Amino acid sequence: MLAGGRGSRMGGVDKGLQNFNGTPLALQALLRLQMQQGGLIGDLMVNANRNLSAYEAFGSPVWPDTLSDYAGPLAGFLTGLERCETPYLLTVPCDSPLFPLDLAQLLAQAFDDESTEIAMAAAREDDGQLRTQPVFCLMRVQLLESLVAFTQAGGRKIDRWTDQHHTVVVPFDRPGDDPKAFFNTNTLAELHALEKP
Ligand SMILES: Nc1nc2c(ncn2[C@@H]2O[C@H](COP(=O)(O)OP(=O)(O)OP(=O)(O)O)[C@@H](O)[C@H]2O)c(=O)[nH]1
Ligand SMILES: [Mg+2]
Repeated sequence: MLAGGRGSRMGGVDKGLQNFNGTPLALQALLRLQMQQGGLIGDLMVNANRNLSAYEAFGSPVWPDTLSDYAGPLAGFLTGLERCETPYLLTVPCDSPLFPLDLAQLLAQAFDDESTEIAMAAAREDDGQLRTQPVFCLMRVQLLESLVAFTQAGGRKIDRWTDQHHTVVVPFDRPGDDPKAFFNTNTLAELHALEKP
């Protein structure tokens, strides 16, 4: 669970520690991972760069970025792959508190094809366009070496890296899907607007 950002659009606060319906965003994301259908989630971990003891209180291991200076979400992928003890790593951001409860299950189906290396979610946005949601990825841990090389060469964009691998885009665009499932709260106004009335 990625909570390592600057939160600059939220005024520089530690976004994962901001409350959403009374629960810190990061804890909300961890609970949602535990609630995933199919029991597919093994170990949880938190990637954060500030207030580490506050994150530790949520009960999962906390790892700061190994890359310095807030290198972006891909630094979180790298940290996750370095620490991952299971064959697959699922990444979710801390700021999309309503992500689907069948996220892991649907992404995992993409690996029925043995050549799949990464499964990336896609969802329809407010403007009606189906767009990839690059921070929601399920990937093989063998990709660590590739990501080390990519980031050491200065690569920072998730799509640039995933394009180097067999990436399957998985649409969450079925009838009945919550249109707000992948909404990410970048400002306090967006966070409060997404809360229950
Ligand atoms: N590990 C790590 N995660 C990051 C970094 N930057 C962003 N993220 C995470 O990537 C996800 C999406 O990032 P943004 O929505 O841009 O979050 P942010 O960088 O905290 O916010 P802004 O500064 O307003 O862009 C969030 O889960 C962030 O915590 C980083 O430098 N390191
Ligand atoms: Mg965001």
